[in-house]
Amino acid sequence: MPYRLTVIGTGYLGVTHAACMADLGYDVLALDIDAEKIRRLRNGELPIHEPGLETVLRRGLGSGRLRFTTSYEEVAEFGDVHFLALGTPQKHGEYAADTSYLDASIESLAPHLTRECLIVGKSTVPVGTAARLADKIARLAPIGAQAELAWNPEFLREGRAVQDTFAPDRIVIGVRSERAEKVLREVYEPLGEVPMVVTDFATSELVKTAANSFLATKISFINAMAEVCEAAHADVRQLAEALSYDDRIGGKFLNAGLGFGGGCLPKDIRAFMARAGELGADQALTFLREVDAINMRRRARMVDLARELAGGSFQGCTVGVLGAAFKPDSDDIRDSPALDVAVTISQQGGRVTVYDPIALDNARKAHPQLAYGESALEALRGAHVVLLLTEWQEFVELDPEVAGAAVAQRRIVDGRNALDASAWRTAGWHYRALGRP
Ligand SMILES: NC(=O)c1ccc[n+]([C@@H]2O[C@H](COP(=O)([O-])OP(=O)(O)OC[C@H]3O[C@@H](n4cnc5c(N)ncnc54)[C@H](O)[C@@H]3O)[C@@H](O)[C@H]2O)c1
Ligand SMILES: O=c1ccn([C@@H]2O[C@H](COP(=O)(O)OP(=O)(O)O[C@H]3O[C@H](CO)[C@@H](O)[C@H](O)[C@H]3O)[C@@H](O)[C@H]2O)c(=O)[nH]1
Repeated sequence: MPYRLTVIGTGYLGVTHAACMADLGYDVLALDIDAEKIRRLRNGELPIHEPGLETVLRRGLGSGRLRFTTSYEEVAEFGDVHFLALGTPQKHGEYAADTSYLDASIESLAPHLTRECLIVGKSTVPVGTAARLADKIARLAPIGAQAELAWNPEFLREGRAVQDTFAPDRIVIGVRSERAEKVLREVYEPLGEVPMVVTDFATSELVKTAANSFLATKISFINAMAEVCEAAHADVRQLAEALSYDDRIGGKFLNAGLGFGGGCLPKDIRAFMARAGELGADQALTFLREVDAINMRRRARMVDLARELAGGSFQGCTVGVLGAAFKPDSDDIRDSPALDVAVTISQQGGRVTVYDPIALDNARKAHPQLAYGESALEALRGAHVVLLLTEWQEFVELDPEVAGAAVAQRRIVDGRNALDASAWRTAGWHYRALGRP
């Protein structure tokens, strides 16, 4: 392989990228400042849940192509191409993204660079960040290092991160030189035929926030329809199905329910609005305020429906919550709609017991005040109301009779429109869902 790669930041994105690149045949050195994370990764232990990734990680470690470190000196010395996979979370109390982790990584890396290399940002950033970081690299890298920056936003989805890395829909690269384009084309060559858009820094940064804004808008569109369906006694699931047959609309991202959460869509649309404001283009994105508001209203509506089924108050009511992760097949609880609802109900006096097949440990750490069950049936035991908030397959396959034997009252709100309503009603459950009669 022509290049030695490094990946800086081994969170959800970085560890996936590092392990998959090693699987493609590259020698990869991945770095994190979290020494405990690096210790676990060296032992072949994945600190996150991501289907198929642990196998790829272990294959990389076994082949000797994948290594982990906490040393920036080692990374600077080793790599021809350095990928940046640092977090860009929402700033506390603001809409804007916190890009300081990227700055810190450049400050740690650049002074140690000694030879020609390409630094490739993969994080999701406010437009203008790449240009700013390129200046920073020019200031901090020793003369002769010939360190250049490129931007290469990542589009993988959690729960499908490995497939998305090996078979992306497209690759977008923002570059300032033919050399940078050539290097990145070669790096991604083992992926085979993938559409590649080669552009400038600003456009590459904007593609990413535009894509997430579009996805968020699509979800909020169908959830706005769900609100109208509720008022008109119509069925949003059938409405979405009918829309989906139109090729121009398509059926993906039209699942109405509790709305979007996670470490990406909510913070990315807010950061996009904040950045547009700084650029004097805030009017262009005022619709995203509505997208955000519709999304957050779904959580409030879920709590209202649960209270209605509880008889008007949560006092003395036991609520069984199925799901803690922001989506199935992930342990990620960042801005999880499920936990948001569980916490609100608990604050309003409900006795809440949560179960999730994978995200339980993360949920426990973040919300020790809630009770947790070790199985779905344990979370349902004695419940007056059951809430399905993350559509894990295990919950979709729950037998309504078996679940019915565990609860105090057969009442359920399907927050993800994932259950077979007629099967649950036949089993004597009072079944309600968001956006359906
Ligand atoms: N999670 C996803 O599915 C996904 C997909 C596409 C894009 N993104 C974007 O990728 C970026 C990373 O997201 P994530 O979910 O992987 O975040 P994360 O919080 O899971 O990972 C960030 C990692 O960086 C490490 N770190 C912090 N400061 C560091 C430093 N100075 N040097 C080295 N490591 C440091 C942290 O310890 C952590 O392991 C974000 O911009 C996000 O928006 C994420
Ligand atoms: O029809 C749908 C589809 C999704 N969701 C919810 O939307 C959220 C986000 O889901 P998804 O987009 O599948 O997960 P992420 O892993 O957050 O991926 C998004 O964010 C990543 C980080 O930027 C991008 O790389 C991906 O392309 C983009 O899909 C979750 O809470 C889902 O439950 C719905 O409510 N209805």
